[in-house]
Amino acid sequence: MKKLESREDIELLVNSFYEKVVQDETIGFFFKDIIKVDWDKHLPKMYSFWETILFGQMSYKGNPMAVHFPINELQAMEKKHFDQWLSLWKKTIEENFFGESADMAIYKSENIAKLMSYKMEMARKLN
Ligand code: HEM
Repeated sequence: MKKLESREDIELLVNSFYEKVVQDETIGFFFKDIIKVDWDKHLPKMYSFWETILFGQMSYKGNPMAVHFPINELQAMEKKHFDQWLSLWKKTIEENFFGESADMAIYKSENIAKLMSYKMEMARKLN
């Protein structure tokens, strides 16, 4: 167990998280079947995303919400999927890290997932 405090820590966290995600029965198929994720591109984006959120590095320049709308059109992203995403994220953090940034990574993910879940549900209703 250590503090979450560097880009290297984030890389370990994100890599371990997606190892769980791809094997997961509830959400793995989004990343393997619905979208054939190019991991060489996706993983560095996620390192930067979390580095920006947690350490204010501003290395991520993108729109995380926008990316999920087309996925939601191919396969509804529902509350049960977000709950599972959050559960795996929390588990991966708690297995490896402690401290303020680790807590913040959980807190921020809960807020973003809640907003994302709501936006995806709204988008389905308006379609
Ligand atoms: C059920 C939940 C979720 C699923 C199935 C999902 C799935 C995906 C997929 C398939 C991609 C695209 C990868 C690609 O095009 O190569 C992606 C990108 C991304 N996701 Fe998610 N996601 C979920 C929840 C979240 C949450 C809660 C967050 C933030 C806390 C998040 C942050 C991102 C970011 C930052 C990107 C990259 C955006 C970019 O290209 O700039 N996702 N997600």
